[in-house]
Amino acid sequence: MEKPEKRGVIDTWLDKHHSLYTAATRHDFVISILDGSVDLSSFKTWLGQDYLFVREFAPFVANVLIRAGKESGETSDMEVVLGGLASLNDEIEWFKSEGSKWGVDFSTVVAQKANKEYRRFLEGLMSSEVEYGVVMTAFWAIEAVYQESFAHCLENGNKTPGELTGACNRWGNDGFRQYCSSVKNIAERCLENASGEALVEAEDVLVRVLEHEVAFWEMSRGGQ
Ligand SMILES: Cc1ncc(CNC=O)c(N)n1
Repeated sequence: MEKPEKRGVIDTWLDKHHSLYTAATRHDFVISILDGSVDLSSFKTWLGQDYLFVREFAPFVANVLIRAGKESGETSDMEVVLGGLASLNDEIEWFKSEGSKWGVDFSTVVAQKANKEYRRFLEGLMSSEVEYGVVMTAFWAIEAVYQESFAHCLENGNKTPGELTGACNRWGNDGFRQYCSSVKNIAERCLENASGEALVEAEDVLVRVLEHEVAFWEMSRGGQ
């Protein structure tokens, strides 16, 4: 349960887009992990596709780091983002060991449509035209969907298969939850005094992140 914080504009958007947020954070694929019915070929598809995604996400986070360093009045912004970037280094290593554990040869994995479209979206967010507060909102949403999804698989009464708890722990652990909360606070702070136009843009990217995450889970469930 999130600690009760001062409700910001992001919380009002999550209420407004509740069904989409639920579709992203309680997707059938995630529920299938939680109830132990997950189809291993779907899990392997997700593993390979997410490995490719994270390799594209890292440069995006590097861009967020640059923006935080240059544009934020708060020195801690850069440090929060740097923490996230550092964890991606361990994350890529984790994917490689998990890939060999499941016999997934990443060198043969090709990005599927939903992955390519998500990458193109990330590339668009790396343009200097996109306001810092808008970028931080997208960054938070991307991280928060995984945090909410995988933390759910670790809740009491879960039937998550033992060999998948490592994946769930990666994003479901309390440290990642606190990191996501820090990123959310940065985004909310930026949005507090954002222009009307920036607010419209930030809400739009939030919705689009959620749509890309749903499509990403759908792609994974397709199996192969
Ligand atoms: C598709 C997708 N969305 C969010 C994340 C979480 N961020 C970094 O790991 C992820 N790994 N993959």
